[in-house]
Amino acid sequence: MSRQAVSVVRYGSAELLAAATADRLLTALADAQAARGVAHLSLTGGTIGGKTLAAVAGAAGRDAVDWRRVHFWWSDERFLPTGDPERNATQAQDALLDALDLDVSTVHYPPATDGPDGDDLDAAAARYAAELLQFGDGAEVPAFDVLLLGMGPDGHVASLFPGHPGLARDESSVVGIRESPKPPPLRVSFTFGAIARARQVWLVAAGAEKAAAVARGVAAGEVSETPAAGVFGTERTLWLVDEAAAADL
Ligand SMILES: O=C(O)[C@H](O)[C@@H](O)[C@H](O)[C@H](O)COP(=O)(O)O
Repeated sequence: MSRQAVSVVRYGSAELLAAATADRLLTALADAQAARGVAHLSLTGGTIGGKTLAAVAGAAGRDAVDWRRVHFWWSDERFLPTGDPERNATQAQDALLDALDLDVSTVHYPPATDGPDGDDLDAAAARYAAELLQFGDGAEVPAFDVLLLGMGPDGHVASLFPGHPGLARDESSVVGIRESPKPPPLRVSFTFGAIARARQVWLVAAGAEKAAAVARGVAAGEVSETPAAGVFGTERTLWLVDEAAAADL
């Protein structure tokens, strides 16, 4: 994790933020495919993350990306049965993935409670880590071209919550989270180490309730208090925010 400079880009509303992030994402994925053939994209849950995916689905430039050569990952997932409407993967499918021509082998769904490990959260987290390792080109996880992160009002990203024991679990790329303060209580999450492999990390936040955490995150405050302050890409770290979320900057 390096304390490099971050950039902040502001938009007039949450809708503009989602539309602009969608366009930015299409460009980044097309550029990655031009440079390296395939692109690795890590998705996020959350409101603005979902709006961004819906904006991608409706974007004019959608076909600039060869979706069969995009590897989809999730930086966190709620540990629930496949297809549960609360799962981030289900929400991504409804907002975007169902509308795309995809190669299912490149959609790396996070573990679900009806998977091979059943409700064994730690085994499920280890299984996702093993899948990431397969695509890591010698590292634990791929160098994600874009890793999207929503942020909670408390400054959490993925399922890394302030003051939570999961924060310190950096021995693997994926950690099982128990007693999440945001429901549901069981989750799997990338660790800071996994996130730090991304070329570009984009933190996307909208709404006045996020303003204080945005300010602490941009100022690279204490990570145990504001986990968003501890995520950086190797090439770029961008905060994409609406005016309400930027109010305390
Ligand atoms: O599973 C989840 O809930 C998340 O992945 C979480 O990290 C989310 O992105 C933030 O809580 C922001 O969510 P909102 O945009 O809905 O506030």
